[in-house]
Amino acid sequence: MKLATIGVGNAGSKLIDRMIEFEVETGRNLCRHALVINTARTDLAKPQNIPEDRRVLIGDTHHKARGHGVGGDAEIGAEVARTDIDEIRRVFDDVEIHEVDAVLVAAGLGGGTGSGAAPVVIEEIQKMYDEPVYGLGVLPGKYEGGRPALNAARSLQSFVTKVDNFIAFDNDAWRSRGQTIEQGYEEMNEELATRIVTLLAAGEVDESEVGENAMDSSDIMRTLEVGGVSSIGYASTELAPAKQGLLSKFNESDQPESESTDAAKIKGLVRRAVNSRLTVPCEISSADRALIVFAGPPEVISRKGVESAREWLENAADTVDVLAGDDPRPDSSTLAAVVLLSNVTETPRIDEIQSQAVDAQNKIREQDAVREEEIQSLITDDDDDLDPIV
Ligand SMILES: Nc1nc2c(ncn2[C@@H]2O[C@H](COP(=O)(O)OP(=O)(O)OP(=O)(O)O)[C@@H](O)[C@H]2O)c(=O)[nH]1
Repeated sequence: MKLATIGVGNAGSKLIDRMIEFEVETGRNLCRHALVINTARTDLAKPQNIPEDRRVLIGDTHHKARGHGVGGDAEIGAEVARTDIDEIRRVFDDVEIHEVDAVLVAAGLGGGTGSGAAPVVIEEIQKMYDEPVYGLGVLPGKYEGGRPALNAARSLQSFVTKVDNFIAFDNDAWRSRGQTIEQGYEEMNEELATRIVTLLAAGEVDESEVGENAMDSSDIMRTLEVGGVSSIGYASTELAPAKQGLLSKFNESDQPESESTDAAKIKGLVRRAVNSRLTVPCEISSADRALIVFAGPPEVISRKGVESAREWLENAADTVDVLAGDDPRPDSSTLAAVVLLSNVTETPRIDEIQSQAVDAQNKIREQDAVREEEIQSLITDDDDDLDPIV
């Protein structure tokens, strides 16, 4: 697939930057255009793979932003994006939209810029183009507290109703102990970039390498077109240095193994992808459609294995809509299986965020009411004898 990518806010921009890095490292060709949008000048300077003229600062004339971010306020995030929409449109105008299959908009949903500005940006792109728009959104960890949960729950509604599909990443599920927050984010961004790029870059191979089993971009788009929230699973295996063809490459031993062993390994890889940590934990059987991409040297991808892996996933996801195909990478030293579970409707973390958000909203309303009363009581004398000057 060929993408135009837009990172909104700090997390969104870092994710797009990391995707491009992974794409370059692995010789893929996915992000044809990249743009980052932020309300904080310092964060806008962070990406290393985004040209200067593709970085847009919004809200620098807004009295509550002024180039320093919106401090977690999603309403202001949305407001500054609306105010500066012409600037965003102008930069996006340079995108040769006929060169891409879709637009991907990434954001962290817990902050003010990503959660507030990204839905405004999505709306604008949809007015300008007919291409599908996909969302890539990071759900805040529970430990971050009520405000990020409230931003995320509200922004999720805007995202999911607007985009053609929303791929979720759950910071809670990917948090590891004994790391600083920044180290944790770096690792998470790498894991997410690996999954997204391995999945979406399939179908962009050199014409000469296209085999009949190659995944096509239209298969990926078909799987995503059902809308809703999606999750991605991933597993990979290192291949032994190429010796004499297929079996010796898969197994380190020189003993040739039977085709059924190779098939079992392919199926095992897919089971591992689905049963290990998904980008957002979910009930697999609640998926509407699913798709498997095998990225690696074509000669190690056993057809029998692909077929039995596909059948296994059809049962596990309880859907007849499971596609499987290859992303041939002849020189790769790994074989990866990436599984897209599209429109999963049972994701406990989203329920949790919603209830944390409702609690936070109630608390904020109560505090607002109490604060007003307390200020009044503080500035009013006991018998209310005094009047203000103006
Ligand atoms: N996975 C991941 N999550 C991140 C990263 N940085 C921030 N987050 C998450 O994204 C949320 C939003 O943070 P930012 O992206 O910094 O916020 P913003 O959208 O720029 O908005 P403001 O800072 O309020 O202007 C946080 O609450 C975290 O949950 C990152 O590098 N990786």
